[in-house]
Amino acid sequence: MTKAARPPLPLPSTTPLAPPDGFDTRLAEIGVRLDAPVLATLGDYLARLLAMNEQMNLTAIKDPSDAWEKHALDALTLVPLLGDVSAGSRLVDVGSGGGLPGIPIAIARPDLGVTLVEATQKKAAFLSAVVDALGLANVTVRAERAEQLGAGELRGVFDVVTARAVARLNLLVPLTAPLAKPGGLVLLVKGQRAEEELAEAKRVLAEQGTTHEKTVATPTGRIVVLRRGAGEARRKAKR
Ligand SMILES: C[S@@+](CC[C@H](N)C(=O)[O-])C[C@H]1O[C@@H](n2cnc3c(N)ncnc32)[C@H](O)[C@@H]1O
Repeated sequence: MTKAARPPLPLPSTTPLAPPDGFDTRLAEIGVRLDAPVLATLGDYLARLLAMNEQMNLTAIKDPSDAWEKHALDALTLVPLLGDVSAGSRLVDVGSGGGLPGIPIAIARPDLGVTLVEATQKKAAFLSAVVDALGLANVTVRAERAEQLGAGELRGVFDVVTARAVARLNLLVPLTAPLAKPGGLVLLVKGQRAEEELAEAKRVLAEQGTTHEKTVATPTGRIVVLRRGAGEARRKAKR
């Protein structure tokens, strides 16, 4: 069934989750400050994610306090890396699943245009429904495979590409890097094995015209920071 033919997905009714005690401190530790209405929208999103998770497989996390730490906080560890990304820039989250890390980023940075790419139609239908319910005017959902978008209309258009828990780096870089503009950032949320995966992906990084700028340790994992080089611009000009 195509996206257009799929009927709107009804969301279960929910009460927004309140942040656990000390969440402000956890945010301050990663250099993020969110006002109460923004935190309320984040709690609304988490409640809807956990409620829908009872009907479809969106996340292994079921406990609300874990959802704040392992989903909201983990996603928001990307926000300090977007300090130089100006209003109006475009960010794409590849393999967004239930909306992570893309939706918390879109809530924290409403000045960015955020595209969520998710290949599984049912999950993409949830994403469209939750984006509507939360009134996130800056978010677009694409129910397609990232490699198709990266080989077509969305090649090289994004200032920032994010992904979490989609694949090992040697498979993930070819899915994400083609979507980035020359000079664009590719931020990949990884765990303790980031360095091992980077070593394995060395050749792929070069083939994709990306350089590894740094790996940032966060309270919830590691973020591999890649930058798409100007070499891609030269390759594009030759085509
Ligand atoms: C393990 S889930 C992670 C979801 C989310 N990023 C998170 O951290 O909770 C991986 C998701 O990536 C999606 N996915 C895998 N390969 C993809 C591709 N080539 N294009 C778009 N989505 C893809 C899957 O459908 C799945 O929803």
